[in-house]
Amino acid sequence: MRIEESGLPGVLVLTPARFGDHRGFFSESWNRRTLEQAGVHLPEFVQDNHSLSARAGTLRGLHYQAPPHAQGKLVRCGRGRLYDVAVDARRGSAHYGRWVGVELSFENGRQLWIPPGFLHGFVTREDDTEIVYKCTAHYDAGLDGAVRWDSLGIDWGVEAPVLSDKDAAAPAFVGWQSPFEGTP
Ligand SMILES: Cc1cn([C@H]2C[C@H](O)[C@@H](COP(=O)(O)OP(=O)(O)O[C@H]3O[C@@H](C)C(=O)[C@@H](O)[C@H]3O)O2)c(=O)[nH]c1=O
Repeated sequence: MRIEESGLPGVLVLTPARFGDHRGFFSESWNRRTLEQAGVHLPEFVQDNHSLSARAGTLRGLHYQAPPHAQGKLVRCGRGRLYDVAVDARRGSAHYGRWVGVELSFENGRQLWIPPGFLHGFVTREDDTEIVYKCTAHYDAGLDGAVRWDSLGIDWGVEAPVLSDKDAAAPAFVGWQSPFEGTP
């Protein structure tokens, strides 16, 4: 397991070992004990999500779930290639409004840990890209929210992404009232 800083405090890049042989590879995609032995203590996960985006250039985000059911997410790519982005949205954080982006692919096996209090979004870089992620809180439709994808100066690498109606109508980051309190 390789553990790297992402450039944005709190957000980590984890790369589990892969054991390759003539059949392909084997990998422990999640192992709490391995991470804890390396000094990384993540909250309990209660829900796993999986989505498929049919077209390259599909953008989902920037999403959050408000307290008291804010979600931390451990994200990986099951098939294809995507650019995954986390934004620090904790009011009072020294890094409020700062973002980091990491390419996650089936090929590189990287995972991104995004703590509660961050916005999350991604754009797919290949057709038929699948994302798989573990969440630290159950989905609550009443606490679900979005911030406009193009309001933070993020270089997504696409000009006119495929968006949901909800994401196309999301408010801009400036003027948006973050529901997240300061740095834990
Ligand atoms: C997120 C979610 C959605 N749904 C339902 C609601 C809706 O009918 C349908 C599609 O939901 P959405 O359009 O919100 O799906 P999507 O745009 O893929 O939303 C996801 O985007 C990424 C970036 C995240 O970080 C996730 O937390 C989540 O917000 O699935 C659930 O039943 N459970 C869930 O946990």
